[in-house]
Amino acid sequence: MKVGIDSISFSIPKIHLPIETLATNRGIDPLKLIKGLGLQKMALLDVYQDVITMAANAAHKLLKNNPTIAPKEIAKIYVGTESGVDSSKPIASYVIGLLEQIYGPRSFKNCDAVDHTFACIGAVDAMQNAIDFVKANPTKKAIVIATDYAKYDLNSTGEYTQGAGSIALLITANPRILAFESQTGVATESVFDFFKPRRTVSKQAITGATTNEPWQGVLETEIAIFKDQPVFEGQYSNECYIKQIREAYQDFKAENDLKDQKVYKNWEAILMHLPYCYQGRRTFYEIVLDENPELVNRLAEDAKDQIKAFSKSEAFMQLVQTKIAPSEIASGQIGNIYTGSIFLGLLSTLTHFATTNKAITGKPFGFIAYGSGAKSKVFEGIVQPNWQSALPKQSIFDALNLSTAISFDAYEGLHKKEIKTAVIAPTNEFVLDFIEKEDPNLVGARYYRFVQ
Ligand SMILES: CC(C)(COP(=O)([O-])OP(=O)([O-])OC[C@H]1O[C@@H](n2cnc3c(N)ncnc32)[C@H](O)[C@@H]1OP(=O)([O-])[O-])[C@@H](O)C(=O)NCCC(=O)NCCSC(=O)C[C@@](C)(O)CC(=O)[O-]
Repeated sequence: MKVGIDSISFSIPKIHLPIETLATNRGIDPLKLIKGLGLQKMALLDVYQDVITMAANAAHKLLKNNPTIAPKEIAKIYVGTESGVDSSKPIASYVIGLLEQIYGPRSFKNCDAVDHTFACIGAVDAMQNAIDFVKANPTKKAIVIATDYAKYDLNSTGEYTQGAGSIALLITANPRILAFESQTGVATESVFDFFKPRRTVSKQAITGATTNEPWQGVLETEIAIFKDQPVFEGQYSNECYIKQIREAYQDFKAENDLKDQKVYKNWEAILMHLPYCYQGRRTFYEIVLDENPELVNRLAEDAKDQIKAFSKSEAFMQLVQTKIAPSEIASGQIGNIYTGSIFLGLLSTLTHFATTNKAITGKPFGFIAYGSGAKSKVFEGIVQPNWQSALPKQSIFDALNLSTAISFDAYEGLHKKEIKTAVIAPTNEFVLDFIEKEDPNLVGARYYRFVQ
């Protein structure tokens, strides 16, 4: 029996900062970001949006696009995220609460709900668990939601890769879009390339301490600020990414008895985790070279130069244009959305192929997922005959064309949480209403409502 993605939807912010505006204000050559990393825009959350509103909006759109499915048919809502707002209450439970505002009280009362966290790969884990569940219970359905806000420190090397968005997938038997049949290749290693330790920033200095008697100091008040931004090392994170994807790719071949085949050659499209638009094309040549060792002598003194030359070669660029570039179209206009990035690449590819009338039914798509910390998974999905009928009613490209550019000052104001009024008024969507606060810095329950 085939199990996989039956339907897909998305929720993305309505405002963005043009990458050129960021580059100019930061003194970076815009061509480095545009031509070097493929960046065009950074999608940004408005004041009433967060990872929960995006998740609920994506799930609501998924259900609206599938009006014959009743809430009670959804046995599981699994969320993949690394932007949790609480160490105990999962985003999945918030999503159920929000959906019940539309579909009626307790309409999801028998639905199992949980979050999956492993940096950017959490939604792939969520999807694979949902697939295993549906394989064992073919009459049941699951919704998987990837939702994240990729926020980095101002002036950091991550700043220009920021983005936000949510992707929702309906997982069923006999899916319309993709069926997953092969074994998954995995590579895992504990590293600190990118992580989000709980950090409290004390704004109040210790008082009463002197150089001679530092022990006399009293910490008057500690103001706890949990930062959304990660601790990371950019170039090291790239090394970890490359190491794990190469190992997971080899494991995929071993798990599926494909040791003698260059499997990427069969893949019609390659969907990689894209922390920024060109990460796929800036790393996949390593796998091509592993498969074709005659192209470069990795032990030679000038191995680095040989590898660089291959990465810019016409042969490799042709592969990029046919198999990787379709997944980059949406990424360049949104930025990193962490757990959703690989599925945004899938949506971008399918939308591009639908627009260009490409015959892809029955063809395999290769998935190369990565989550910092670190883990990579490589697996394959086969395109199903009715894939076009299951795409969102409003295409991702049309939604992106409607996005509004904001000024650099507005961007910094939103980043520092200094702006309190909506940049674009909400319509037909869930919004964050208010957060209970015991004092200005300690947050409590979060309240949401649907705005017509
Ligand atoms: C990704 C990095 C490290 C990039 O770091 P960087 O220092 O901004 O850029 P770079 O030096 O690596 O590359 C710049 C490129 O621009 C080119 N360039 C230069 N000037 C020009 C010009 N004038 N005209 C045209 N091209 C130009 C230059 O030649 C080069 O291209 P290449 O030749 O190497 O292909 C940085 O943005 C960063 O720190 N990002 C945050 C971390 C990150 O995204 N890491 C990626 C791997 S880890 C991951 O994917 C997991 C993650 C982050 O999503 C989190 C999770 O799992 O939860």
